[in-house]
This record gives sequence, structure tokens and C-alpha cells, in this order.
Amino acid sequence: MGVEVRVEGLAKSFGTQPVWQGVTLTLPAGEISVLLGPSGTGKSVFLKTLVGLLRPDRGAIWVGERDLTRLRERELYEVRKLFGVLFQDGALFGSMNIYDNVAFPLREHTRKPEREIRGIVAEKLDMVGLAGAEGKLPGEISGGMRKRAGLARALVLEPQIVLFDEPDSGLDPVRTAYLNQLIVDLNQRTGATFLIVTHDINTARTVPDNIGLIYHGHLAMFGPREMLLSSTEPVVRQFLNAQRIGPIGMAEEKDADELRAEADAGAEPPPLPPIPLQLRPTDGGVRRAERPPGQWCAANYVVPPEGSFQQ
Ligand SMILES: Nc1ncnc2c1ncn2[C@@H]1O[C@H](COP(=O)(O)OP(=O)(O)OP(=O)(O)O)[C@@H](O)[C@H]1O
Repeated sequence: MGVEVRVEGLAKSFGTQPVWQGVTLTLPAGEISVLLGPSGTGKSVFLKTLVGLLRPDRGAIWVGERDLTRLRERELYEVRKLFGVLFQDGALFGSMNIYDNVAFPLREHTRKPEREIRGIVAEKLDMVGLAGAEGKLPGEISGGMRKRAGLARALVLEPQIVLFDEPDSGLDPVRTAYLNQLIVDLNQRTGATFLIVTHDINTARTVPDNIGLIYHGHLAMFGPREMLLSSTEPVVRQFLNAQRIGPIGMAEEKDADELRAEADAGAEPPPLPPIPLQLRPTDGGVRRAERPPGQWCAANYVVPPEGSFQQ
């Protein structure tokens, strides 16, 4: 089963350059959360901080009873084993075949005999649909296959938390749809806590249980999918609906002149699109954290956009 990750008042800067501050959120155990934000707002830095590759300036990251920010390097090494990370390009070793890439964490971090390793690698490659590709080098397979190989490697130590850094970058829409289905199926099968950084709005709208948005050095909003997809908060609304009208400009924030010109022209954001149903596991079963469609809206007296939650 996955574990809850509780982030409190996290801040990170490089030199005098702040990336974000005051980031507080909870990744519920076993649920899928998505983190969005304009380029350069520090989403990758957030993932690296969560897994202990970067030290925050302030704040706490609670994984169970332990605050990762206070651990010594040796303890951190242990806690890191709870995490599986899928880096943007799969981060495979180019000179190793897929089998050796996936086996690598097992050989590094465990004393399992090769016979057992073989069984685990075969199982994980099968889970991501790559059975038969063991002997191929990363350079000999497509980008989508490299992502899936990276995913098999991220899962090999049975992590309780899996972080995905733009798993869909560079994939065509059909491959992205397959990968999203694979992510939902793997979450169902493993029960691990997932956090996905993505720029793909369709992924953000259909895959997660929770959505967060980083903007302008802070977490603009984090909460249940329905809360963000029905939000009229200008930044959230603009970003989640990929619109030009709103406070976000080409270089992050629009300046006062741009906003005034927009207001003078009477530019209004279009109505919110319907909230789609969540992506279900392949077997059509109910997701681990699934709530009845519209439940959050009803409980919070929010009228969802017309046409929401239809097949
Ligand atoms: N090791 C580092 N040293 C100094 N600055 C860094 C370092 N890592 C990241 N940054 C800076 O931190 C900021 C956030 O970078 P990050 O890659 O996390 O953004 P992002 O939101 O993931 O962007 P994108 O969506 O384009 O991938 C950028 O300005 C980047 O240059």
C-alpha cells in the first residue's frame, strides 16, 4: 500500500533566486495527484526535493513518521527506497540493454540472487507491456518504449510512492492515452501513491484524484480534481482550460498594461467545459480512491459546468 506524503511550508531557492515558497499539500496514500504549472515554475525541482535529491531551504516533508528534511544522508538513502522515479527521458543507461537497466536497482540495493532478479524483471516488463524487449538497447527502441522501460525500472523495488516527471513529453496523443491507461492500471495494481508532473491538460483532467498548480513562486491551489476543474479562480481556470485570457502571460505573469488592454477589449474567458469522468482501470472496475462523480461539487454547493460527468 502507498503512504501519505505531507509537505508543510516548503521553500526552495538557488542562491538569491527563489523557486517557490510556502508549499503545503498532502498527497493522500494510494491516490494519483497531478502537478501542473507554467514552464520554469519549479515542478521538477519539487519532485527532486521530495525524493531528497535537493535540500529545501525551509519546511518539512513527512513520509509516515519521518521528516525527510531532517534525515542524515544514510537515513535518507533508506527512505529513498520507498520512492520510484520516472525521469523525463526514462534516464536509462545507453550502453545497457533493457533487462540490465531494469535489473540495475535490484543489483544495487538488494542481495537477491540473479534467478530471483530475472523473475522480477520479467514481471515488471510484462506489467508495462515490454516482454520480449529485454535484449534491446535504449537507442534501438521508440521514445514511448523507453518511458515504459523507465517505468518498469521505477517499479522494480516495489515503491510506495511513484513520481513521474512529464511521462507524456514527446509522445503522440495515442501513446499518451496508452500511457495514461497504464498509469491508472499500475496505481490500481500497486496501490502506491502517485505524483505526476505534466503539461498535458487532458491527462490532468482525466487521470488524477487530485490536482495542484504551481504559479509565480507558490502553490496556487491543490485539491480534489472536481474542485480545480470547476474553479473560476483566474489562474486555475486559465491554465486548466489552456486559454490566453487571464493573468498568465507568455513570460509567466501579464503586466498591468496587458491586463488593462484585455479588460478594455471586454475579453471574457469562455464558459468552463464539462468535467469529464475519471479514467477507469482497464478491467472497468472502480478505482481505489474513486468517489461518485459530482460528489465533491454537491458537498461544496458548486454547480458543475453543464454536461459534466457524462460518458
Ligand atoms: N540545480 C539547479 N541550480 C540552479 N538553478 C536550478 C537548478 N535546477 C533548476 N533550477 C532552476 O529552477 C527553476 C525551476 O526549474 P524546473 O526545471 O523545476 O522547472 P519546471 O517547472 O519543471 O519547468 P518545465 O515545465 O519547463 O520542465 C528554473 O529557473 C531552473 O533554471
